[in-house]
Amino acid sequence: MARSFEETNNNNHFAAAAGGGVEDETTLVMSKVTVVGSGNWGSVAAKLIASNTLNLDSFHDEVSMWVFEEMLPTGEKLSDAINRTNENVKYLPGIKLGQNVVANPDLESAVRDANMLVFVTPHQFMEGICRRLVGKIREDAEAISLIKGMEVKKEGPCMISSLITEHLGINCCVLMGANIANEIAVEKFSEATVGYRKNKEIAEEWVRLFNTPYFMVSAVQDVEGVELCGTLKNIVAIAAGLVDGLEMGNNTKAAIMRIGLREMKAFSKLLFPSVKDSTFFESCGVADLITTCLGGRNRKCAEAFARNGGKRSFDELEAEMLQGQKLQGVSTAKEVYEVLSHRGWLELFPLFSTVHEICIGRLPPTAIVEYSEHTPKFSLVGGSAQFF
Ligand SMILES: NC(=O)C1=CN([C@@H]2O[C@H](COP(=O)(O)OP(=O)(O)OC[C@H]3O[C@@H](n4cnc5c(N)ncnc54)[C@H](O)[C@@H]3O)[C@@H](O)[C@H]2O)C=CC1
Ligand SMILES: O=C(CO)COP(=O)(O)O
Repeated sequence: MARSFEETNNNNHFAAAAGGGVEDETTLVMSKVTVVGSGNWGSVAAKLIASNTLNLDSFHDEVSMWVFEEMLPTGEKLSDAINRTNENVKYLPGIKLGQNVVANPDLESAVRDANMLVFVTPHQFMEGICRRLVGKIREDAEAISLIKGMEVKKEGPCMISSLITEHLGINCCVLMGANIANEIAVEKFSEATVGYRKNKEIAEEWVRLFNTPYFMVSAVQDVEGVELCGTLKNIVAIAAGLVDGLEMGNNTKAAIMRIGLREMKAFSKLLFPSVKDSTFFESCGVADLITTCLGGRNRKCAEAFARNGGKRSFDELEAEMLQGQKLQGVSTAKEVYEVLSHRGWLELFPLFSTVHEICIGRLPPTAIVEYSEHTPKFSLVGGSAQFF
């Protein structure tokens, strides 16, 4: 039976600090975790974490999960349905989250007591969420972002971990990897990568929180590299889906993945020269690229887009095929395109730029395989750009 936050809080350092209680050698510094987000991956992340907080003494058992409230067709609120059934009936039906996961539709109260904040929403909502959280979180809070995506501001690109740090003034690690949520939900083995900036101990704490026998997590000191891998592979997954929809076969798809990986690496290093080559060989790099191009939502919708000859928009296909879940690749392609055109790099990244132009209808889906034949960009794809 899960201990409640109030019960466990009585013998930890927070209680001692607040009430002047006596701390002895056996008093544990216990961390309280809140998951901000409750979509497909958010719900699986809460399940993973909740299985560990029950077993690890340094964490409170209870895990809060902030839910963007919505009304179900039955007339019940999503958060009530999650707490009644212990399942996210909309975004992860059929999977028990663990009795110690508590859904909370009130963002402020969900984060109030937490010193470990796990952010996992579609990236387009994060700026608004950060604004709402200013002044509402604990000063000693640490964050981790599981969000694959970026923002582009007037000043240039901004990774989601930086957005969190800038708005909330807290350190933010990232966790990315070959992590199709539905597979992890049924406890099939996978790996993930934590990226951290300076503090290895914090990274190890995040590894402890997420690691399970079926979810093997390792840490690397390369927050930008890890986050850019997770973000950029979604553009390549759109390209892979287009190739599937055009029935081009496996060799073409492999070529698209190879070219995509080169562009991921080149773009990451141009933005952040500190990005390490070795990061691309972690789960967050080549492994995530492969799994998303084989089985992800971006791939699936892009396949349908190409089969329809580009006549049905990605928005329409997303709404119809994903039922509330969100695609990240189409908006990431747009955001990356803005960076490329602003910096005069469009010609250096033919795959990234072609994906965006197909998504907005400027080019037909077939351009994903034609561009290399009909434009001089091919030589760059082939490897003439010196930084590739
Ligand atoms: N699903 C997956 O297999 C994986 C997803 N990710 C990443 O995790 C992040 C979150 O994705 P998922 O958990 O899969 O979400 P999702 O795409 O399944 O669900 C969409 C979520 O957005 C919420 N939402 C809708 N409107 C909102 C608003 N205005 N404000 C705030 N929230 C709103 C919905 O309530 C729902 O929780 C994304 O960056 C994704 O790329 C990473 C690894 C695997
Ligand atoms: O990031 C993912 C797997 O690691 C999921 O990718 P999709 O959003 O394309 O499903």
